[in-house]
Formats: sequence, structure tokens, C-alpha cells
Amino acid sequence: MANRITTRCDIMLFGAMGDLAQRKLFPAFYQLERAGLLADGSRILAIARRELDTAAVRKHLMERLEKYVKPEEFERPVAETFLRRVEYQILDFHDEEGFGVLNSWRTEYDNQLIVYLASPPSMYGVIARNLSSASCCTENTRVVVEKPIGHDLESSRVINDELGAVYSESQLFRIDHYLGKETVQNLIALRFANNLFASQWDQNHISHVEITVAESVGIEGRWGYFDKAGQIRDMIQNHMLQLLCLIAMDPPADLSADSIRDEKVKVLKALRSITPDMMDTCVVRGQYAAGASTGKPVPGYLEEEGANNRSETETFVALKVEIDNWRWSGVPFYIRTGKRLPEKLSQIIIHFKPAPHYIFDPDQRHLANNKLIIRLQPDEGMSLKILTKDQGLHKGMRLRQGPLELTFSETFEAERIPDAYERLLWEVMKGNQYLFVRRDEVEHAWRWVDRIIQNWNDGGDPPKRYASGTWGPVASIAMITRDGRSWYEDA
Ligand SMILES: NC(=O)C1=CN([C@@H]2O[C@H](COP(=O)(O)OP(=O)(O)OC[C@H]3O[C@@H](n4cnc5c(N)ncnc54)[C@H](OP(=O)(O)O)[C@@H]3O)[C@@H](O)[C@H]2O)C=CC1
Ligand SMILES: O=C1O[C@H](COP(=O)(O)O)[C@@H](O)[C@H](O)[C@H]1O
Repeated sequence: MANRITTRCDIMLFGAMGDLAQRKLFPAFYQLERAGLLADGSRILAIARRELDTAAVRKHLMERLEKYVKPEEFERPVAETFLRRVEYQILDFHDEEGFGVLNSWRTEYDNQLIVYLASPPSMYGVIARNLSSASCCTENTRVVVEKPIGHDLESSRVINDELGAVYSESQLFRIDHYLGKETVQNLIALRFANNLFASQWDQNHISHVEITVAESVGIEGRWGYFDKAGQIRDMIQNHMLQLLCLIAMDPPADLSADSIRDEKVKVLKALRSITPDMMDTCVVRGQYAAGASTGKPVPGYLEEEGANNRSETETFVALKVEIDNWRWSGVPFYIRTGKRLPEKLSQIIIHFKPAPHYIFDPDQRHLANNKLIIRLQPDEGMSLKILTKDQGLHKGMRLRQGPLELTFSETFEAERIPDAYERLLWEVMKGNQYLFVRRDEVEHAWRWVDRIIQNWNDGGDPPKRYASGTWGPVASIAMITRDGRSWYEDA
């Protein structure tokens, strides 16, 4: 991450003792310190309601850093320097008067104020109001909010209105951590820096697109949150639709936040609404049963800690999505995401159409489609499957498929790939919104997703059970097979 930062920032971190802050945010700040990207004089005010003091919190955070930072990247002197920036403030977010102390802290220095809301989203409104009454907001304040913004369109509007009553859109940084992943940002470079692809990126040349985001883990002790959300709210409404937008959007005029967001919104508006009659062919939902994960037996969703045994919450979703616009007419996007699948794997496959006139052995026709495989994680890179002549006198004009391979870790100088949160925090400090989600994106995504949820609630089939360690319900295979296609498997 080039360009050393010179802006001194004061970060108020609401929810500092929570899971997200401890597991992701403090380690990300530590990495920024290690990279020399925290300006001298920058400070973090960790805010939560536990009865602790700064010394105890620093000690606790040192233990967390030791746990969550990779051993080869943990440097105690750097951690000590970093933790000297952290102070702790006990505060109940409902305690309006208590917010006065935050204003005293803020006005000690003239640093750029960043408010990070790592609290339950139901608290965003009250925190924003209390900050405002305590005069803690200036036009310059930047506010970072975590997903999910609501659990449907209506509730997301309420939250957005509450935030909007205090902050302008240009002050709000809505996180979708997938946008902070290097490989996700690379989609923009791939598409708009390579004319080779620009001219091939439409329904004339592409037959269909697959997006898979698979996780081998289950719900990781988060029943309380996850059972109310399900995979469609947890992954499809945000990360999966963002990936789809980056693949499907038209070229933005420039790299500014609004140019990119305008193009994403056009895609969201063009998504074909999934009506009840399409549910059988375009939507599959599943829930994991007991099985095996990375060689060990694991319980089913209904046996997870804190579970009730009646839940119909989905842990897997596969969708066939159509985009009704000029570029993508007739090109289905098959997307799937699930927990307790065989491996952690996020990849996008662009399936190109065959050449218009085929002159080779009819037996090899199945080889004729080029594919671009974009590996987001792990093993970041991409591979373009192309056809060449098989070598040897006796082979005649037999074809074979081979990869043009780009594995980032092998091709480029070994540079550490920053975690998504490091990138996102760094962009907030620079005041750059292009990796954050605008209000209309969130709301269009909810409008589309709500329709599917409504169809389920109106008497759709319950989720189909799949054994942990498999690729989800067989119905998801049937969904794509009906179209004469299959989910891509690396040969
Ligand atoms: N955890 C994750 O991996 C992810 C989380 N998110 C989002 O990030 C946000 C935080 O999630 P997570 O860290 O898991 O949540 P946690 O429940 O683990 O943490 C919530 C934090 O908020 C504090 N808090 C809650 N209510 C109050 C209150 N009334 N007054 C003062 N402090 C309060 C808690 O303080 P105390 O400890 O003192 O109770 C705690 O520090 C949520 O919006 C979540 O959806 C998004 C993506 C991933
Ligand atoms: O936002 C979320 O994302 C994670 C998956 O993120 P990744 O970076 O590990 O791919 C998911 O496990 C979690 O349920 C969801 O809330």
C-alpha cells in the first residue's frame, strides 16, 4: 500500500470489545502501524460498556494480537507502540450525557475524526444522535458502518435515514469487506485495463458466468446472529451481489467512488426480479446436516451450539440470475454460496461462447469453449483456458485445452497481501469512498433479495438438507444441469 499517510486521525471505535473489533479491526490497525501507515499522533478510543481501564484493555489487546496476527508477522515492539495509541472509555451507547466525555477527547487535538460503528446495527441511530448532541460531529467527520444495514429494505431505510439525519452521504463509509480484498479490486483492473477482455465482455461472446463463494466452516458459534439472517442476507445481499456487479457493470468514466457506484447501481436495477413461478428453476436453498469437514466429523446446523431444532434458516443458496440489459441479455449468472462445503474457495468463471464456425473433430466439440477462471481466494490468480493443437505426428489436428496461468504469488514479487480490513481502514483514513457501498446500492440489493425471501415466506419449500463436506443440495446441480451446463470443477 503505497503513499505514507500524513493525516493524524482520531478513531472512536464503538463496540471495541466485540468479536469484529478484536478479531479483525485491531489486527488491521496493528498491520497499518507495522507498515508505517499510522501518522504520529493518531489515536484510538476503544469504547464499550465493560468495567475495564486502559491498562487492562491494552493488556487484553496484546493477547488478542498475539492470537490473531500470524506469528511471523507479530512484532512485540510494534504492538507496544501501537497499543500506546489506544485508550479505553466505558460508555453505554444509550447514555446521552456520557457522550460529553467523547467530545472532550476529540477536542484535545485537531485530528481527522473517524467514528467506527462496530456495534449491533440497531445502535447506529442512537450513537449517531448522541454524538451529534454532544457536538462530536463536524462536516469533516467520517463514519464507518458495518454490514448488515438492516434485515430488509424497510429496516435498511430506517438505519440509513437515522445515519442520514446526522451525516451526509459523503461522510458515510459502508463496509462490504469483500471490496477490500485485493483480488476483488483486481476485477476492476482485469476488466478495464485489458482491452483484450473489454471487447469480449458481453452476450455476443460470453455464454454464462459462475460465481462460487464456498466456506468450509459452519456458523462459528454465531447462531444468535446467523439464524435471523441466513445465507441470503449474510452473503448474497452484499458480497455476492457486489461481485456480480463488478463483473457485470459497464466501464466507469473514471475510478472515482461515484462513477463506480453509478455503474453498480445500474446492474442492480437491471436484475430480473425472481417471481414465485421462477423459484423452482432459479433458486435453491439448503441447510447443512452433520457430516465431515476437513476430515473431522461436524454437527449439523440444527445441532450447533445455541440452536433450536426447528429452524428453517438456509446455510446455502444457489441462484440463476438474469440481467435484463443490452450487454447481458440471455447470459445467466449462476451464483452459489454456502457454509460447510468441502473447501474455502471463492472463484468466478467466465464461460465464453464457442467460435462461430467449428472445423475440428466433432468428438472434441465439448472442449470448444474458452473459460476465464478468476480465483479470489485462496491461491489468488487467474487462468485462461485456451485450445491448442495436441503435439505429435499421430495426433493430426486434435485439440487440447491448456491454461494461460497467472498465479499472483509466483508471478509477482512476494509481497504480503493485506487483509481486506487493512485496505478499508487505510482508504477511510485517506477519505476515499470507492471501496464502500452507497445507500442506493444497499437498498436496490435489498429490494431484489426481499422478493426471494418473500417467496420463501409465502410457502416455499423448506431448505434442502445437505451433508456437511458436500457441495450443497443436489438440486443446485440440477439447476445448472437443466440448462445443459455444470458447475466448474478444476480438472
Ligand atoms: N463478527 C464478525 O465477524 C462480523 C461482524 N459484523 C458486524 O459488526 C458489528 C459488530 O459485530 P460483533 O463484533 O460480532 O458484535 P459483538 O456482539 O461481539 O460486539 C458488540 C460490541 O458492542 C458493544 N455494545 C453492545 N451494546 C452496547 C451498549 N448498549 N453500550 C455499549 N456497548 C455496547 C459490546 O460491548 P460489551 O462487550 O461491553 O458488551 C461489544 O463491544 C455488527 O454490526 C455485525 O453485524 C460484520 C461482519 C463480520
Ligand atoms: O461477512 C461475512 O463474511 C464471512 C466470509 O468472509 P471471508 O472473507 O472469510 O470470505 C462469512 O463467514 C460470514 O458469515 C459473513 O458474515
